[in-house]
Amino acid sequence: MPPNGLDAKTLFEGGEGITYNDFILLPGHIDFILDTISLDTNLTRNIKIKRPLVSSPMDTVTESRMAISMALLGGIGIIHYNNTIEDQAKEVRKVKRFENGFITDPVVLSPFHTIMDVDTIKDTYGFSGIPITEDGTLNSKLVGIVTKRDIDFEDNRTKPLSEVMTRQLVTASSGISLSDGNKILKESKKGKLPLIDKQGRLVSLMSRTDLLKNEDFPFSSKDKGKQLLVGAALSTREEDRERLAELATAGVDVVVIDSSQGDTIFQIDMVRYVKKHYPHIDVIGGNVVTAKQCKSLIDAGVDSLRIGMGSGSICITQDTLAVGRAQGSAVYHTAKFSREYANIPVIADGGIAHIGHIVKALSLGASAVMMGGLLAGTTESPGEYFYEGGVRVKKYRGMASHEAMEKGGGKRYLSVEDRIKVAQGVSGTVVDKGSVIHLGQYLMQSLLHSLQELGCKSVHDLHQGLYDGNLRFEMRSPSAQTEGSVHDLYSSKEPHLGLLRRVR
Ligand SMILES: NC(=O)C1=CN([C@@H]2O[C@H](COP(=O)(O)OP(=O)(O)OC[C@H]3O[C@@H](n4cnc5c(N)ncnc54)[C@H](O)[C@@H]3O)[C@@H](O)[C@H]2O)C=CC1
Ligand SMILES: O=c1[nH]c(=O)c2[nH+]cn([C@@H]3O[C@H](COP(=O)(O)O)[C@@H](O)[C@H]3O)c2[nH]1
Ligand SMILES: [K+]
Repeated sequence: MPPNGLDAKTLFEGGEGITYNDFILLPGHIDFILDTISLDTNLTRNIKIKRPLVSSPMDTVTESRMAISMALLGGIGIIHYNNTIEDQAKEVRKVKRFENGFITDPVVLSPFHTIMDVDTIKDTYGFSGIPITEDGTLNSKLVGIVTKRDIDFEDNRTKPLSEVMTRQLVTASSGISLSDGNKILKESKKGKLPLIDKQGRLVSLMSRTDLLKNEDFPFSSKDKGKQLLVGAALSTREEDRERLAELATAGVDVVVIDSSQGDTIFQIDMVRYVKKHYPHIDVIGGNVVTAKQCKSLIDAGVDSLRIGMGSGSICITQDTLAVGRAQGSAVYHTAKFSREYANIPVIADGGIAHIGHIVKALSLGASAVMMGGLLAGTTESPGEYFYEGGVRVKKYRGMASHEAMEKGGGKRYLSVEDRIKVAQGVSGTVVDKGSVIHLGQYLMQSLLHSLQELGCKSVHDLHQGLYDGNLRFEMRSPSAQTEGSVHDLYSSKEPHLGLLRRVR
């Protein structure tokens, strides 16, 4: 038989930097159906997840809403640290407290608030069914509820809520199951169902409008106590030991030590510190792109590695500092070394610009992919939508962009001597992609199809093929890349324009 492409060793060990677009995977033999494919993978030495998806610790990508969605999908979100310790811990807590179908941090008012306060909430959040507690906070005694019907025809908007709220309430006890709660909501025909503890204090809320949205998430990532998994980022500064303590108290499952160049004495010290004082929390070190860097961090005790330097969509590190590595080569070399040296998984971070890049990252040995730009611009990413040239967009920016550094109080890049800030990232916009739940499901369905085309039944199989030479690769000439994309049409509709970074 003539040679069927190249094995990875031949392709990647020739000394040239190779990126995802430079190569293509050759198809395998299919003798199984899509449903039998498993996407189970190791995020870290100890944490297994069912979908290889991770969202970047960036302030325009991951706060609690994104992290909740990522965990529901079967991946995990890493809460960024461009905020106060309290804010970051609060975001972690929101994920750990999340219960599908229950609103665990509802907006609450007191009887002394006025109708105007409800109007403001309606304008900001879009809802007006608000539980009223004695002192206007959660975990205080529930005394009423205000809904649209109570206030619609009131001319005097300064009236206190005590005069308009409904006091006859249908409630349920806080330990109730989702299906029982849904049943009560349907039967009572009410818009909201407050859940209270034995003392009558408000614990959470169910909403009728969520009834249809209460999807089942069979792959969701959970801890032993059945709470969603969540990660958080840390810097290598000494003062972040305090941050770590708060994150641990909030229940964080894994921390990412967030640096562009992970092989530093600062990071090694931090890894050792986390492992010594919080052995139950897994540590993802990085970023690294060479085997030598991996060795330093594995020797220090990391449970997983984050791979990528300068490959991110907003990164200018390679241009600015002339250091980094083409992402395909980075993933291949680090994954191979880490597996042989200590069986440590690696996460391919940055440069996932298209759906196909996910399978390419995994095919080079990554156990999961981390994404910033692809997930930015979804409903669940932080920030508001706005219009740019008639297109609905959200802001997306590098964590080392001038803008992000300023927001973070200049804690990075600004040692006492550092009077000049050198940005390593830019600030820009990405198009509205709708809900990350739908986007994530689409990405994962497409990954299942990819694996089937390759004849692989699991991520494990894919890695097996990579290292035993059964997985076959081929370089693509520039014209092969053109041929592989849409070409020579008078016009075309992008099926998923929203997935693209640039509107072409
Ligand atoms: N993946 C990538 O390609 C890149 C990512 N980024 C992102 O930008 C953000 C900032 O990254 P970095 O600039 O690497 O931040 P960093 O805080 O790790 O490093 C900034 C500077 O502070 C120094 N430093 C760190 N810890 C120290 C300590 N304990 N004592 C004294 N000096 C210390 C470092 O050596 C470096 O000069 C991160 O979110 C990172 O993920 C930035 C550039 C590239
Ligand atoms: O050179 C950089 N300057 C920055 O300001 C910056 N901010 C984030 N990152 C890294 O980029 C990853 C996200 O990349 P994508 O948008 O391609 O998914 C992220 O996960 C990070 O690894 C940065 N890199
Ligand atoms: K880049």
